[in-house]
Amino acid sequence: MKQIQFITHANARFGYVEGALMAIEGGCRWIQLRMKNATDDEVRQAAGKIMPACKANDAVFLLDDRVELAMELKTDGVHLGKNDMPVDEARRIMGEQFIIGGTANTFEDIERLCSQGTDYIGCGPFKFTTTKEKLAPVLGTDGYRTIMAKMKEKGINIPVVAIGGITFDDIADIMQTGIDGIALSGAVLNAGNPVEEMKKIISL
Ligand SMILES: Cc1ncc(COP(=O)(O)OP(=O)(O)O)c(N)n1
Ligand SMILES: Cc1ncsc1CCOP(=O)(O)O
Ligand SMILES: [Mg+2]
Repeated sequence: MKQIQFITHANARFGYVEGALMAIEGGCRWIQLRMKNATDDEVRQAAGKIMPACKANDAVFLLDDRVELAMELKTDGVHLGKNDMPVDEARRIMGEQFIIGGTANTFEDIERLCSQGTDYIGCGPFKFTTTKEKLAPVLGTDGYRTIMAKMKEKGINIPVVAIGGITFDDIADIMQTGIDGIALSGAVLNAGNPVEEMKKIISL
């Protein structure tokens, strides 16, 4: 089954909490709270509004970057990139009960993250996006096809979600590469009706 992870972002129309609540209303059951320049207190406040909605709807709730805060808030897990706490260190601190996702831009990243005990990989960027600064080179569908083939060759079996500039129209082609799921933000938040857009994406 296709997994859709919604990544929070604030734009001129919607705040982080509103976006997450709309994603849940649209049927998304995997939410990542990503508030890059926020204080821990601002994250606590947003999480305090999003987590009950996740619980009420059986949605998984992850926090971006902040391991200690994720433990304090009792989120379901964290997502960690190359500039964050290494996944093996986070695993030692958090234990097995937390979900730990890791960012990969290459097959070599995936090999490393697997050996460190990550639960899933966010792999990208698929294409250019303004949601994140300092992007790695874009992968496109060819990049994912190559990475998935190498994983098969090396017997690496871990869920991989594509991320970065993904819109509704890209999803079918990306799923054809063998990718397990999609993480997105702007496609939903910039849609005329974000709830309906998420419903459309979920029902693909
Ligand atoms: C699902 C998913 N994949 C990748 C990322 C990017 O994480 P990172 O490289 O740490 O960059 P920031 O999101 O922290 O700017 C992600 N957050 N989620
Ligand atoms: C967090 C992150 N990591 C790589 S691209 C990206 C942003 C995803 O958001 P969007 O779907 O709006 O490009
Ligand atoms: Mg990060």
